[in-house]
Amino acid sequence: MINGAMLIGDTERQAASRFQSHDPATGAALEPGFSSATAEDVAEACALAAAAAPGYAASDPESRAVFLEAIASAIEAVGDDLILRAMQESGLPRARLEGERGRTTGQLRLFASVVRQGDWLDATIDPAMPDRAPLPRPDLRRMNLPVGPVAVFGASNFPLAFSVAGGDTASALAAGCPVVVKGHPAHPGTGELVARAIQSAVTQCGMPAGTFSYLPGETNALGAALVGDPRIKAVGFTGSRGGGLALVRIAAERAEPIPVYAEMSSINPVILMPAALAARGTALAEGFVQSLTMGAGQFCTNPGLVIAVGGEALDGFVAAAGEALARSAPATMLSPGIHASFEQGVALLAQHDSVETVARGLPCTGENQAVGALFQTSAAQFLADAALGHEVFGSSSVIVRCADLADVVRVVASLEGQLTATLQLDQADIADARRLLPVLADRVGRVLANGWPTGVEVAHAMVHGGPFPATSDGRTTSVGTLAIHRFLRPVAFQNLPPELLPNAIAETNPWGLARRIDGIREGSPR
Ligand SMILES: NC(=O)C1=CN([C@@H]2O[C@H](COP(=O)(O)OP(=O)(O)OC[C@H]3O[C@@H](n4cnc5c(N)ncnc54)[C@H](OP(=O)(O)O)[C@@H]3O)[C@@H](O)[C@H]2O)C=CC1
Ligand SMILES: O=C(O)CCC(=O)C(=O)O
Repeated sequence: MINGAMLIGDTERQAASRFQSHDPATGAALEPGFSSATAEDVAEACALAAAAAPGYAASDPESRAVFLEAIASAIEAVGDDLILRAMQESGLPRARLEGERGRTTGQLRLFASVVRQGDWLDATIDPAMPDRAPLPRPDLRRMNLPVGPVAVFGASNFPLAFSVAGGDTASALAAGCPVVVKGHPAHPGTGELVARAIQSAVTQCGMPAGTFSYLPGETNALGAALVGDPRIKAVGFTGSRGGGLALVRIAAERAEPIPVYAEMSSINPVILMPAALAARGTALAEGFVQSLTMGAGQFCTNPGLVIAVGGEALDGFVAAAGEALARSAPATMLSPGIHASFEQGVALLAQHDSVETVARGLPCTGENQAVGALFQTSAAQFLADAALGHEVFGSSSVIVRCADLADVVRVVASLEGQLTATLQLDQADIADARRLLPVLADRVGRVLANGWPTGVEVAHAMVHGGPFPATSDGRTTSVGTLAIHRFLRPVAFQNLPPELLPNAIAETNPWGLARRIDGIREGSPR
């Protein structure tokens, strides 16, 4: 059921002020109207979250894992209504949204397994050395504790996997932090269905009521009030650079500054190495255009920059990519605002004196549609104007023609921080790639070979992060199990009586954790 309510703890409430979502394919307003949460609602949700924090933090790993699994099952139980509403509100096709739902529930279940396994606690014990000379060593025991209530901003481009029950929420709940979500205003109905699923899991699992709240709204003031609330201790965000930086500023100016984990903008360079380009330029062009146009290009991992040494092989790639793009169908974008900013970015490139338009996709047939755009320029021109390296969110990409490999290195080294860099390479390219690799790794969170950057695997070894402006904190990730560490902090306990020690670091090890004792991981060879 969708009725436009805010879900605050275990209650639901309607606000007087309302807003509506729209079908981006037709522009039609969708029923019902949604509550616009106010600063008072933020304060109430945050007070409940703060009240819930100690009890939720104290939940044992098994109960917390069962809770995460219950959320996944409750989302599945919403059934096709969830997919239909998300299709209406986002313009994304059924298959994509079904895949995204699987990613969302799989992510929750993966975090449940992480919580049970217990490595995230990083339980570490340095036993006392009472006889050590000249000074005895105290008994020291360290473990990770949740940071407290976390604010999560739903993303426009992933109504499920990066929204109400997305990676930020899953990792914060796994860490033991209550979550207050500010839903994305483009898909409030989808958000409400998922929020109701989480709320029902909270009740079913007997977690404290304030463990989760959902605040719909469409004003910057709502997000600002949430990040500014003194009870919020960290923030997860995926969206624009402007939005992310605004939240970083608000968080830094609080009486108690807090971390904001914002994933913002990236153009994801693809480097076509000479042997690969010569051997399989046409196949590369087709794979590239598929990745570029998937989901109307609305991925932060979209390949927005191609870098290669100029010559016949690159000419062949450009021609093949141009032909493939010219056959690509227009696709509905998520919202009129996102469409307008795509159009503006493409127009800037198309009108730029140093940029040539290689191809455009098939013309629009409806509202808010992206028509793919492919451009090329030289390395010298790219290096001369930083604007050519700005993200155009959607299916737009720039090919940079270099004089030689040294030029390729210069272009890569000039880039801002990125989520990904892709190397298309064959065996004969290995020596050159070895020189390029440290330059790439310095700029990005993930280097991949012979694939395409879109479609991030949710896994233990994944890094979906990178230096600024890809994110506001390049030391971590928003996808994969490492994301849980954003919402934890280490605490050391020195010489505590055994009766006071938390289970994770108690002498009896009741949770059976593999702990690090005197520097050696239990169970590992000495
Ligand atoms: N690289 C990436 O991963 C992505 C980039 N984008 C980029 O973002 C553009 C706009 O898309 P959108 O997804 O709406 O992203 P925004 O960054 O505009 O908005 C995301 C969320 O942040 C909130 N927000 C934005 N600015 C502020 C602010 N100054 N103070 C408080 N809250 C704020 C919004 O609230 P409200 O709208 O209610 O004010 C919304 O809930 C796209 O055109 C694209 O360029 C979008 C998605 C992903
Ligand atoms: O490519 C993906 O699967 C994830 C992309 C992403 O994180 C984003 O677009 O915000």
